[in-house]
Amino acid sequence: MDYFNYQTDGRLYGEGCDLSVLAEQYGTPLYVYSRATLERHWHAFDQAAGDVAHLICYAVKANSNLAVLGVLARLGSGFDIVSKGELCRVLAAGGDASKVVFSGVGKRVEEIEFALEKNIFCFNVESVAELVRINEVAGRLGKIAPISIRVNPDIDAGTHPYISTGLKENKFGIPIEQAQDIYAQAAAMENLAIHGLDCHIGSQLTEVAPFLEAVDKLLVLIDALASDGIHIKHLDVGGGLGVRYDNETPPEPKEYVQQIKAKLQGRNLTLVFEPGRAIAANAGVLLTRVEHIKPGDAKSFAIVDAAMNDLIRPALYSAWQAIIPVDNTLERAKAVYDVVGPICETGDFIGKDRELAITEGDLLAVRSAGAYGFVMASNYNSRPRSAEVMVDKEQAILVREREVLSDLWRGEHLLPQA
Ligand SMILES: Cc1ncc(COP(=O)(O)O)c(C=O)c1O
Ligand SMILES: N[C@@H](CCCC[NH3+])C(=O)O
Repeated sequence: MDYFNYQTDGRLYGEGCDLSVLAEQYGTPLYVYSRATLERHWHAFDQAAGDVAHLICYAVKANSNLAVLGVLARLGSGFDIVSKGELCRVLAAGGDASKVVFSGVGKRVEEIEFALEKNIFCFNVESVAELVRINEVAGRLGKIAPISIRVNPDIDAGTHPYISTGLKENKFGIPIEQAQDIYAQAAAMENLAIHGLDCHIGSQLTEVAPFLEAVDKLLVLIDALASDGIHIKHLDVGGGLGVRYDNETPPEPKEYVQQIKAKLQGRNLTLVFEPGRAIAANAGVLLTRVEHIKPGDAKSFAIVDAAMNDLIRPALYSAWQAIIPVDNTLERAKAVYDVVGPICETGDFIGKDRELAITEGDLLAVRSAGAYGFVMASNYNSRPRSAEVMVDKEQAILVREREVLSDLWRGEHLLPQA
């Protein structure tokens, strides 16, 4: 259950808020997030981890709106970040730096300095070059940097090739065969403290088995490191748990966490999770209005006011997301449409071959848009980015204003007159 449901008046609500009213009030396209859903998903991970030492580090990249981060920070969440920008957002939202893990293959010197100054929980290091850099920066600042090495366990997560990360051919992490040697190199660096071991094998995984396979490999490595005198205090299993967009049947967070937990019995290891999508995706919808209906022989199109610049997942990964009417009581003829945006790209679609009963002016909701939605939005075709609203029971709060046209050229300059 995700708190976006039709109520007895036949209209779609987000918690206690009528989405058609929000669309009138704030305009479309409009992202709407549900606080209760975010909280419920976060608690699902936290409660399943239970009394085992753990940290739920929400992956900020999935949805970095300050209100989203603030809701999770108030629950005591940690955060997985990949840039100084994300760390600044976490801090601005009241998050605790001591619960932050810093992932990513290309951390810049300035970003490492900032994270060290803020005393983050751990750097997830993805190469020897990065170890050397962090050691050097920490030495210069008179700090000891807590590190984990992200290993690439070479596991096929069975997910879309653009979002698999744990295979040898992916750019992420250190090949597991080299990890023992690289940990020894890290141990010899003066300004590093080895705290953990990290992996992240991909996104939108719909089975537990690949995660368990990865954990098995990591535990073998942890034992090998212990015999080298390197004691790992935490195991970070990354994110990647999938959600239901269509007819997928991913495990519930509870099952996923419990199965991983079971592997760690008898070990004194803190478990770190970095869920992004599983917390945010089904906590959001994108509202869009039908601009035109364009019937055709080969295809009919519903041209809506949201486009690939607002939600790029369908264009980028051929991702499928449900598209449903906001008012279910309207009597319309049914037809099959490609739901497309106004952008000048053939790839600009939100959904293909969807049976819908709609006409011009009707409001649609694209489901599961809370993760990798607004955060991946752009201004392509000089389209201002949409507003974001958070619903909290009967209350709706504007948590990001719609961009205005002058935002589009902010920071741009004409050449001086000749
Ligand atoms: C290092 C890392 N952690 C966590 C995540 C979050 O992944 P997901 O949204 O699939 O849970 C990602 C993105 O895939 C990632 O790259
Ligand atoms: N952006 C992707 C997921 C990438 C995960 C980030 N490491 C998506 O929409 O599915």
